[in-house]
Amino acid sequence: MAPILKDEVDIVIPTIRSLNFLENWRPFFEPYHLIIIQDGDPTKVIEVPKGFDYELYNRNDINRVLGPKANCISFKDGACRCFGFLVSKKKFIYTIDDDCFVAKDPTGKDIDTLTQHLDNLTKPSTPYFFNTLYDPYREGADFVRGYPFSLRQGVPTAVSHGLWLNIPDYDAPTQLVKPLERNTRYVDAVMTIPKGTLYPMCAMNLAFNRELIGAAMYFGIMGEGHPLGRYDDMWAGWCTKVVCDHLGYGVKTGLPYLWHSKASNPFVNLKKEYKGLFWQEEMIPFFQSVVLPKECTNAQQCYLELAKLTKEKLGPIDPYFHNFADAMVAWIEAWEEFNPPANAKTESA
Ligand SMILES: O=c1ccn([C@@H]2O[C@H](COP(=O)(O)OP(=O)(O)O[C@H]3OC[C@H](O)[C@H](O)[C@H]3O)[C@@H](O)[C@H]2O)c(=O)[nH]1
Ligand SMILES: [Mn+2]
Repeated sequence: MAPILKDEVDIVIPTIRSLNFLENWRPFFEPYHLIIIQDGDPTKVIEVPKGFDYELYNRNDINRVLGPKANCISFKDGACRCFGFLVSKKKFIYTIDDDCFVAKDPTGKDIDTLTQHLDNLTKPSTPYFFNTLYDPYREGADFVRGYPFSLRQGVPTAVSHGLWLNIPDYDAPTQLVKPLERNTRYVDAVMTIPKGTLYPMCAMNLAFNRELIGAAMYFGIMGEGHPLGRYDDMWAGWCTKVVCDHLGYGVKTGLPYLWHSKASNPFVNLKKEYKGLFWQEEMIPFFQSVVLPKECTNAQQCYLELAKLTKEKLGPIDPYFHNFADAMVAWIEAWEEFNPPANAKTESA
């Protein structure tokens, strides 16, 4: 099957290890453009398997491109991937981790995650009224009796959150107490996460509409030099869900699955994420209480409001959140530099 939306997608991969996993994805990814974010030592040479069309950025590149704003891009944490979201010019982003592989569906067929994500993103979501047959726009499903006809056109989908067979995305404590736990359950469903409900967004198999929500898909300041790590995608998931709810966009979770053969060490992970385990008991109520002003009509404006509220409401927890809020503003400044509004271009022409 021809690669769908080939010129409208960038695949963003953060790596501090190796890109050999791309061989496994070649049938699905080779036609698409890759944006590789090389974390860690920039002098290390990361081999990109032959035949892929890519651009690669290491820390020196990030510092060169962003100057002082480079501080808003994490170092020694998968959060660095959001630099790829910033420099992309495409409508859709698919981001995947380098320890993820092609999974098989129950019929034994290789799962083309990218095509399923694009299908999720190009069909509407239903955040205002739950459809008990799940995604009504999928082949073989529909709205059920009692579903209001006034809501059946749905809303634009901004995020498609895929899942994982084999190693689930567990936090370090769970991973430590359940080292042999494997996810073997393939649930054949895609569903919209209802408006007003948050969820733990994992970035290892994630796609989104960059034009709708890209400005809010910031992964924060994590890793080296910061008291928190591995909460990058969680933070971005809470922010983007609040923004999607405000702007009337949908977030879907479920298919596609990939095979996760986790490479990270639970003891190292615990050191990175432990503060998040108790801080999230305050972060979640914060996000649940956020009301964005009606004057915020796009993701950038919503995000700047979230930065203000982060400083005000989470700042008292730890000075880290003051720096975090400043980094959120720097991210939007960088975003607007790389993604000037269309009319700004004609003015300067
Ligand atoms: O310092 C780092 C560490 C990792 N990466 C890259 O990020 C990707 C995820 O890393 P890894 O697979 O080791 O972590 P997991 O525990 O399996 O991943 C979960 O938690 C961290 C992230 O939020 C991730 O999305 C979650 O699934 C991988 O590509 C590493 O090479 C890095 O760039 N720098
Ligand atoms: Mn992993």
